[in-house]
Amino acid sequence: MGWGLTDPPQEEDGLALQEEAVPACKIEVPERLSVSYEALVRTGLSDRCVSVPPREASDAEILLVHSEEYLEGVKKTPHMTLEDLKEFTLQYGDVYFHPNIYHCAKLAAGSALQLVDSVMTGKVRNGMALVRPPGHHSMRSAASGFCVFNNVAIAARYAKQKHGAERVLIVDWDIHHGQGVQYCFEDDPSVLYFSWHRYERQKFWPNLRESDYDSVGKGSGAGFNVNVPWNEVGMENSDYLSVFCHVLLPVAYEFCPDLVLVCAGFDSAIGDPEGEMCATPDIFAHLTHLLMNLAGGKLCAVLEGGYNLTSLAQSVCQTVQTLLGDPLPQLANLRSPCESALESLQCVRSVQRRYWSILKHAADSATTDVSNKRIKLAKAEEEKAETAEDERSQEEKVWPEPAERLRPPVCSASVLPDDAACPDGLKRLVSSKDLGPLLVSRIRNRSMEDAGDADGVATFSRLYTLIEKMRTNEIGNGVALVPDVAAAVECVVQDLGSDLVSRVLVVCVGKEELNYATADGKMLVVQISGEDKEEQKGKYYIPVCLKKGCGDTVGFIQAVFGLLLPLGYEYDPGLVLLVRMPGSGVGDCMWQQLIGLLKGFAKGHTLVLMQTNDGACMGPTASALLGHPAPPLQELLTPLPDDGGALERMRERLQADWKMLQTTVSSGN
Ligand SMILES: CC(O)(O)CCCCCNCCCN
Ligand SMILES: [Zn+2]
Repeated sequence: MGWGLTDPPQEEDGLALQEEAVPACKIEVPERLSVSYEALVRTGLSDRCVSVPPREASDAEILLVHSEEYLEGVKKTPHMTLEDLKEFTLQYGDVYFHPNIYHCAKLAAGSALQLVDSVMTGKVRNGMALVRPPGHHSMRSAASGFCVFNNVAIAARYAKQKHGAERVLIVDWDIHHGQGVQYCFEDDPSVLYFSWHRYERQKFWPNLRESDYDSVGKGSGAGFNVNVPWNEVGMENSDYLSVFCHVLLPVAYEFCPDLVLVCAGFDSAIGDPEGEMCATPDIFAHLTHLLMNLAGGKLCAVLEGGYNLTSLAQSVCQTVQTLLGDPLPQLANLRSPCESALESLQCVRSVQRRYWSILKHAADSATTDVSNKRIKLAKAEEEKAETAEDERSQEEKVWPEPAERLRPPVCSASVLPDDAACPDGLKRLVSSKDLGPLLVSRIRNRSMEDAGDADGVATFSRLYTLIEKMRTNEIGNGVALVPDVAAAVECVVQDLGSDLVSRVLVVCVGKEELNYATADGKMLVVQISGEDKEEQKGKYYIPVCLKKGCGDTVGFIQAVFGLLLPLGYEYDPGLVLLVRMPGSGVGDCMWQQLIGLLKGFAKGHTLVLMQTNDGACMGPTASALLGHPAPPLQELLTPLPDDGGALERMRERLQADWKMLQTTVSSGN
């Protein structure tokens, strides 16, 4: 984790700054870095990081993005008189030049490059650069919005030129549109730029028409620019997660980047005076996590904005803690995405679907009358908002301190037949909690023939112990090899799981009759297989059929992001049971990606059940459970048209019950 603390201006700089002479920025202040870094120190997170030394970017590196004349101009600022400095500053928008900012801006850009070097050479897996001034607004020949050099744009070009990265994904979760990044790569198909931003139908800074969702890139870059405008303030965790699941992640997986750069601005968090959003700091734990299985885990987060010192420090800690692999916080009571977010979601998906096969079946854009009605509504809102505005600015936002995220003493455990080898890193569970006669008799009564004998019961008692130890967070996750996986599932969810956890998310890969009642909501079963199950067994049993079978990577990814993850976030389980049916046909890479992504639920408490004769994939399973990044999926092939359509139709049918599945404005209102 690289950080470039830049010193505040001192008297001895030879230029006593009379406050009244030079306007100073009130929100982009040095304390942003010091409170963030102090929080990392206080929480012990900085000790767990490798510290990457900052450095100044060279001229050549700055010229990867900026013009000579711009760089020459900025170079002169340290020696300018106050008058010249003011004049130089006034030619740009919302930026403050200080004699020391050229030095700071070179440190910010150079630190980002140091982080890219460390990640691309494998010295570290991922990291975060705590830098200022920020970068994503600065353009080839202009400073803008507190930004002088475009740190992340330079980092992307540098990663390609020096480290041979072919495709770079830039995710900009700052609440402002990084127009500088968009302009830099809008005709470049090797850099995919995704940005959400407060827009309010162009009423919010930088008030650009090209920040809207229909700016998709130009020429060969068409489709490689994805803008998600927020037309209202107050967006929450569910709005952010919906956009990740239904827009960014499917596209990012199809793009298959070699490196992920994050314009990590935290003014999109609650409490920020610029963003005025309501997403809580722990959302960044999940946004980071959802990106960490891309590019083999190579992720560089570079600080952009974030002006509420409390939510900034908390959000930085949430991000770094996820980069370190700690369990994720449970995101409780997610609501439905709001109407405005759904309208943006629908518009983005409808323009992007012609460029991304994974979005091919996205619904059409909001029909004109719907969007016209919404604009009328928005105008009405505006009148109301004027008054609300001053009320809102008075009310101080409050939010709970993010919950502790404790790393369990044992990361991963295994329950194996005695003759099976235990993969490195996994702790074999041998001690088995005495199940007591009642449970033993219930297990013996299972339809399974071999549960009756000793080792059948022994296996289940170890399973019980494993679930118990996950519940108490002594163990993070685990894998069990059992003789009959279908019976084991039944036993776990009926006998063992039910009294240990309140809600169990059962993810079943492969065909098998899973016949148990799921009506009461204590269990949500999502089964992904090649079997076409026409009947729908109610809200809590969701069979997803992939016509080409589970080996169809695109179909599988669509099912994971379009259905499984949104459902999982809404259901908020206490335990995830991932079942690999024999002969499922799912590929090892996809399997590892699935395990990695499912860690977002239940504080990472995932129990994998596999059939003893399926032990071949024990290696990839163990690797994913231990937190090693999943290898990138091969280039995603274009899906057979019917799969996507079927999934979209299923989503539409289910969204009445499951709000997080929505991607369109409800035509009703
Ligand atoms: C890195 C960053 O995106 O957070 C910078 C935001 C700059 C905001 C400028 N506000 C201008 C208000 C004009 N009336
Ligand atoms: Zn910002």
